[in-house]
Amino acid sequence: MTIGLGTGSTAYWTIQKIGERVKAGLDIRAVATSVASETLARELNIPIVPFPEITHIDLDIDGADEVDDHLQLTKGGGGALLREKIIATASRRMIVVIDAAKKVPVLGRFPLPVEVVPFGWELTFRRLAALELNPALREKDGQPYITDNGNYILDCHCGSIPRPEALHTTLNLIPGVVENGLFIDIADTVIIGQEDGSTAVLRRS
Ligand SMILES: O=C(CO)[C@H](O)[C@H](O)COP(=O)(O)O
Repeated sequence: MTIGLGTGSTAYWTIQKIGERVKAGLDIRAVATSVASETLARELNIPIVPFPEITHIDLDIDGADEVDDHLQLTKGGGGALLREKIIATASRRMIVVIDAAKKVPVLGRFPLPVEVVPFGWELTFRRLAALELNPALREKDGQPYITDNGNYILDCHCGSIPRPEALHTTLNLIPGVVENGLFIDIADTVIIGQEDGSTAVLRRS
């Protein structure tokens, strides 16, 4: 199988486990959704397949920042939303692993990350502000946070998102927006780790 490796502190443990199984003889190849995950995979001797050789991706396993009742997701807290969405939408199946605190009836408690090109980002910022999305430029060490793709992230404190499909379309029609963190109709299965150590599984119907 060809496996998509997610990004973040939850995906970290998935990659560790896959590394253990590769060491024990599991025959898979992988594609990573961030520089950090690719570096980790290489350290664990998980074979990384170059893009020209990929004909299909069987399964993508990733975390999320929020999951709603319809299995729509907010992602990008770790800044990897663009690569994550490229890999997730190219995969036959996506499994999302979260802890119970991330399961919400309606998205919007977690700020929605929007990746934008640095050129004229202030204009893009104003477009988002005009939509009352309350954007904030993500920073690291007092400088704009730079994604693996050389872009900026505007975290939108927009509150409840009752119609994520509509917001997703609105955002991606704005010039300067590269991608947003709403993953619509992409996740097939969500595995929820509960406080008592058990898991609950949600499946797209
Ligand atoms: O979208 C992501 C990175 O861009 C992550 O999947 C999301 O932020 C969850 O991360 P964590 O497992 O560390 O809570």
